Amino acid sequence: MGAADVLKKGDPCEVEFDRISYRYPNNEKDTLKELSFKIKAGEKIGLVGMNGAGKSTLIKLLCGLIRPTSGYIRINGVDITSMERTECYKLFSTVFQDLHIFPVSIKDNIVWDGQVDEACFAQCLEQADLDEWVSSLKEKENTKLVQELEEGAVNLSGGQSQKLLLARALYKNAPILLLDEPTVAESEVFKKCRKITGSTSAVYISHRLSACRFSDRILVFDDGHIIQEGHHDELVQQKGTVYDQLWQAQAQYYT
Ligand SMILES: Nc1ncnc2c1ncn2[C@@H]1O[C@H](COP(=O)(O)OP(=O)(O)OP(=O)(O)O)[C@@H](O)[C@H]1O
Repeated sequence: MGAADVLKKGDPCEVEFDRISYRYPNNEKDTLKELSFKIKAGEKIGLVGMNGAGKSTLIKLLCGLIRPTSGYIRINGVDITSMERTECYKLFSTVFQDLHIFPVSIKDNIVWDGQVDEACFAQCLEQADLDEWVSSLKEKENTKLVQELEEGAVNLSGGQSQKLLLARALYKNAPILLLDEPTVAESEVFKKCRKITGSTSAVYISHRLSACRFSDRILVFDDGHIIQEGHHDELVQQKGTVYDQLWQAQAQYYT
């Protein structure tokens, strides 16, 4: 079964977690416990919660990097374990915490295979807010990256690296976008994503609630369970809850 089989059933993608549990090898307890929820096609979901609650594990399961211990993950009704991993990856654009910047040109870092669609490439640079910086470079998009490995290359700041990964994800234009804790200019990146992803389904992980408040729905995680869900405006009304506590703790940064 391939990505095309999933997509022909209807693009964009709907995701279903059906009683998913996951235990890391050699761990004594499950990291995710009987987790069930759905993401509607085109819906933007924010995942928040304390450290170690299981958010990154959920994202890794969703894109097929790890397989559930029990339960089913379905995309447009298709169980993802019936798909080849490489096929599964075609369904996702990802911006993950562990940055992957390669010692090749800016363009080659963003465009991975096939002919370059120049118009699309220019648009992605602009959407990721990299266009002005790239224009200012002598070699423009042909500038090599990673100074330590390439003579004459440039190094990116943390924020620029994040934006480059965003541009790569946008260029790939897969039906599901996953962002795991973009650290820099975070809420800006999130806001942009919300505008530009259109019919793309998206899952964002963030420790900063200011970023997630633009999601259609927020899932609050605690110890492998979803303990609250709703839009930011509803969740902040629920006084004394985990979301409220996280919000209060961070509110000083937003006012
Ligand atoms: N490779 C691994 N092997 C064993 N245990 C792991 C592994 N990765 C994560 N865990 C454990 O699974 C639990 C959930 O981790 P996970 O990274 O999914 O949480 P998180 O909510 O994303 O945390 P954070 O907000 O700190 O990034 C933690 O207790 C962690 O120690």
